Amino acid sequence: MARNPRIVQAFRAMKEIGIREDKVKPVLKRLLNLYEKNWELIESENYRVLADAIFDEEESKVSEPEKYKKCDEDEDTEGGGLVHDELVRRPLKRLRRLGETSSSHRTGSPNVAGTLLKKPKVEDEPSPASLQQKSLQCNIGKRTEYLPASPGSVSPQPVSPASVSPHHGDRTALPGPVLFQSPSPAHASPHHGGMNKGKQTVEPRPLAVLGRPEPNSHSSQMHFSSKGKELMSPNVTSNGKGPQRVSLSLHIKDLAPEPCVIPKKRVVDTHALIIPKEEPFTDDMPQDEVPIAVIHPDPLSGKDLAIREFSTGKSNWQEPPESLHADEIVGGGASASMSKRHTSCELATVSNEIPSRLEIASSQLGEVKISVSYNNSALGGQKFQLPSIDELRELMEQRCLRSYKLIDPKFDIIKILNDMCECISELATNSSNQSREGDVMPALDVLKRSPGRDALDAESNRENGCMLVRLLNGSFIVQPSSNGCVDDVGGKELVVLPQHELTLNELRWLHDASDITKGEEKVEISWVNEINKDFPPPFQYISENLVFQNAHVSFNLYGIGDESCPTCFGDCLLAEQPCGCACRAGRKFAYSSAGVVEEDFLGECISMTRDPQQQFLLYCTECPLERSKKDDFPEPCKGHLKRKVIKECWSKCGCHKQCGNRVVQRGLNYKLQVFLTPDEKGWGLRTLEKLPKGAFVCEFVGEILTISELYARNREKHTCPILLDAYWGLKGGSRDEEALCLDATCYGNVARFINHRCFDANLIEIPVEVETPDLRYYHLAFFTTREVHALEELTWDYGIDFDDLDHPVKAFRCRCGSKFCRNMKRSTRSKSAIITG
Ligand SMILES: C[S@@+](CC[C@H](N)C(=O)[O-])C[C@H]1O[C@@H](n2cnc3c(N)ncnc32)[C@H](O)[C@@H]1O
Repeated sequence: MARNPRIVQAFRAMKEIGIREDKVKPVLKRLLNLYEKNWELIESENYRVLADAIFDEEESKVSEPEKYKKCDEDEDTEGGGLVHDELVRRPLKRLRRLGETSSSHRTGSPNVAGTLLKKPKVEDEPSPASLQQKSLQCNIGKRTEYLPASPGSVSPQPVSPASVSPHHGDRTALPGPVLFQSPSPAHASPHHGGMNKGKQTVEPRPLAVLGRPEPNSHSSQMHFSSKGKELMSPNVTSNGKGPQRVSLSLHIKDLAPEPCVIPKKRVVDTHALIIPKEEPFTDDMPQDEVPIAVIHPDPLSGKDLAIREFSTGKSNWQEPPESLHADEIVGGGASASMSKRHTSCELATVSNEIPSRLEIASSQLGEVKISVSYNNSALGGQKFQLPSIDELRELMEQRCLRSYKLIDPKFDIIKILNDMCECISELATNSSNQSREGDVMPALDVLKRSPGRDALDAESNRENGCMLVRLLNGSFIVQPSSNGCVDDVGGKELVVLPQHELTLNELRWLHDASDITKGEEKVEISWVNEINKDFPPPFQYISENLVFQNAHVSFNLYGIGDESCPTCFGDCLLAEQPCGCACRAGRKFAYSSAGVVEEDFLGECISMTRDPQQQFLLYCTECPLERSKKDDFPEPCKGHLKRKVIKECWSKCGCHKQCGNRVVQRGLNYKLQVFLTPDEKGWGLRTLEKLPKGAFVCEFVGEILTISELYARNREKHTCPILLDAYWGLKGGSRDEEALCLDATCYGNVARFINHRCFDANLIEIPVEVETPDLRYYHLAFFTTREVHALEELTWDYGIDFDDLDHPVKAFRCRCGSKFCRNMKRSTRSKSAIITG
């Protein structure tokens, strides 16, 4: 199997600093585990975390005295071989320690863990020697250069004396991968060159400090390698005898040598310390260590230059300087008060021209903007300079990466904020008619706490459905509405659901929350979940049956016959003589003028279905159902219930569309709602209004397919099939292509949510012929068997024989709650093996 390129890259990076693959592997594995495969954390700062972790591992294997002994030996090593095992293996660790030593030495505050940088007092102006100590390193491709810290440079980190090598005395090294572009060699100062045939003395500092370069002034602060291509290390001994030690970044970054330009942006990137979930370097790295790049004010320029601090936990654009600890800034002086420290350090100097407001994001038309401003009075006299938008973006994204583990490469904090402006704009515009200022803010409040499903859950605890408003940015506002209808939404809480938090199915359901029919029906049907966070199962809503493949359904004009149809006129129900359609159904209309099924007709249907005495079963000589099961020994036909059929007028008739003999074809009329049942039956259908007895509720709609096609499908999916078997036994049996059924599993209408109830269900299914009187295909419509109250669940008797485990409906334990439940009593009632209509 091809190796993960990120692993390969990590190995390569470590190899470049002399760490063998076998050393890298276990540590990398551990880190990946620790960071939950968050590669960004490991890769940042040129694999600094990885390198440090390896050094830690190595170090833990070596006792302290041995370690120091080893270091001593290293110091004496002649030749400065680049690949010196222990030294090269531990650059960062060592660098940090050395920096700490120096810090301790300088500040006398060894226990202070802070690492932010401060500008030293003027009287602390370093001697040339100490300047050397604070020299900065510039890495240019394979060239290393050193910048002495400017007067505004850093005090290194303190460290416990125990961790300090006695031999490192006042020598410290650069820790992290500080990258500079090189100044031109012409600017290099011979004073600080330290070029001892490639072995240079580099003094310690804990973290990156960038001297703000002046075109001519910085040359005296730079150290160069004499050989442009030579790899230089901060830890090269001053006598030229010590080995070179390699800064991690040195090898990995490959910057083109260009005139000295300090890429501020780059520095921010490079130096932001990645604090992992569990800090693995606690032995020598304080938790609040915030090694960062600082651009120092140029003491010579006389300009007011603000310090820019970038830390993992703090940045002065976000928090007032009071939140910064002096020790973080200077690496010492822990006892001094913050303001005093700041004053004494003269770090943050802000010119009057520096803006106190930073615009961050804006809506497209600029009518809504997000900006940050600082409160000067709250700064206690401190001044600071707001960062650039790029700096802000980078730091925020790093922070998000650490805190929220957002690793989407397209993640863009500014885009999010821009989107927020768009949302405000949209909301404000939408609500302008109502001129209610408060309308926007609740939504924003919700935005803050908008984990989509929780928000939805909160909403779903309301009794009814919700209204969705799609925002420009692709998010949704879920607004609850009463009775599942899109009305009376004023004053209710808005919930913003970020689109990306939802699965496609959830997303689709959210679109459909107020109307799962997607406009396919005359009425809207909402769905609601008052129990948990589940969404309804995925399916495609269709309002009319569709032929799947082999089900031959012939919609012909022949059947009704010319002689009878002309009798249909206006509203057939009002005619003195029953029309030809009614004649086909027993010379009586099935519907009353009230639009419900006639009492007698309904009574007959109910008793034919429920009363075993009244049941009339037709048996096939060769049952297509049994045939489709493809058993070696097919069972004999179990019988098909003979049913009463309604014949509606239709397009070929001369009557009006509103004819009383056209009910089912006119579609849904009542307010229904899909809901999650509380009694573990899954989703169900209920009515939101009272229904009269005999009322048409809905048709069972699905794919029309042959029974053999149904069996050819994955049986596990058969939760919603229904046989159109009313005429199967008439001619001794149906051919395969004539034995039809409906499957609403993938394509269906609201009826797919109607649950089963044994015997006394409030719905009954009645075959309805509309366009095809060919006895193979008909509509199956549900009518109420009695008056049904608002919010009552709608049920029908699937006619399942729970003892027949061979039926195509996925077996379920009946929880209908009926006192006549067949599943409880293990009834031997003989009905069709699957749901029949
Ligand atoms: C046509 S679907 C009805 C809608 C289904 N409840 C859902 O969530 O999609 C049939 C399935 O609902 C469940 N079901 C229907 N009536 C039930 C009952 N009385 N007891 C338990 N489960 C039932 C069974 O899982 C059955 O396979």
